[in-house]
Amino acid sequence: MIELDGLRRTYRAKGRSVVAVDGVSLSVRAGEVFGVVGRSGAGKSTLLRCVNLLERPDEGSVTVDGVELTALGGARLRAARQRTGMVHQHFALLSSRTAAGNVAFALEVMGVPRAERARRVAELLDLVGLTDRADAYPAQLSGGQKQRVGIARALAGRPKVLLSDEATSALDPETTRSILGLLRDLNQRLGLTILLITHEMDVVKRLCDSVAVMRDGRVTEAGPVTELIARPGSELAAELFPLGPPPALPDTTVVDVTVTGSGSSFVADLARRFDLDVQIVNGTVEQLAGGRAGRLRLALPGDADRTAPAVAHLRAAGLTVEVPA
Ligand SMILES: Nc1ncnc2c1ncn2[C@@H]1O[C@H](COP(=O)(O)OP(=O)(O)OP(=O)(O)O)[C@@H](O)[C@H]1O
Repeated sequence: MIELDGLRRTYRAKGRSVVAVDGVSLSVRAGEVFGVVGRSGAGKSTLLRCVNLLERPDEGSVTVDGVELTALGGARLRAARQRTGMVHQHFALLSSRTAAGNVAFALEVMGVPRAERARRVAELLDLVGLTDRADAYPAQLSGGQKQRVGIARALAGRPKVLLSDEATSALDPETTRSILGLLRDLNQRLGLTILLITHEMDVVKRLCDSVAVMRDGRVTEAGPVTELIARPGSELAAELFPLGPPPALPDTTVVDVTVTGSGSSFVADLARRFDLDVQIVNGTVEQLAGGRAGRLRLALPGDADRTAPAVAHLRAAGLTVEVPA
């Protein structure tokens, strides 16, 4: 649905140049929720703005739903851009217009005839659960309600793709959950493809099917969440399921095991098969949007030589096992 190929965007300011996006290629499948994560300054916002060409990349191509946006200009680009909705961190609503007025404004800009506008506004507000607040002004709405208006407005052009720029980072945890629930619902009901940027791991856990991790303008790892965290050394695994520094335990081998997919009784199996008193030191396994996953830190009695057969057994069973440094 979204294909980014070799995107590069450099900013020049005061004689210095910063490569904000440095050769990024990504593929977002139709109907998935795809998250881009990374530290502040990694290039996430620049990348997102390149997807609807709010920012024109210096190099590379952007194709959305089979249309190469980077090959378009003028009216054709504006028309194509309407098919991609965008949700902003700080809502970006017109304070002088009501919730309904904000949504109507988007329709006006798109040239939707007046008679149809009222019907579409009602439909869109219903979609985001805000019918009863249609006549309220932004100052009279809570953060979550404002974001619902922002989402309704983003859906005005019946987009197949929604871009979300930190949509929940200005909201409290409970409101965040309700907005994430709404986005998941829209993704499923409308088949909407969502590309979002976030620094919140909770957003990845609750919403994302796939993720790309960015650092210094580049993508360091990308793929379906459960596949990605099962890769040895995955940065995403460490961010989603931090295990901290390993404990210094004498005559013990500490191993970190990544668990994905349906339940497995590998700890009990290990204890039985190798007659080991296995201890779970730390860890979590959770139901994520992309499937069940987690990491467990185990303490196995004995040095590396003694525990090698047990570790080999876990690896042979398809588990990712790492020995923390
Ligand atoms: N308009 C601009 N002019 C000059 N440099 C910019 C501009 N916008 C971004 N940058 C620089 O590009 C790099 C990437 O910024 P970007 O905002 O894309 O990162 P980010 O990952 O979204 O960060 P954050 O999470 O803090 O928003 C940073 O070094 C930033 O300072």
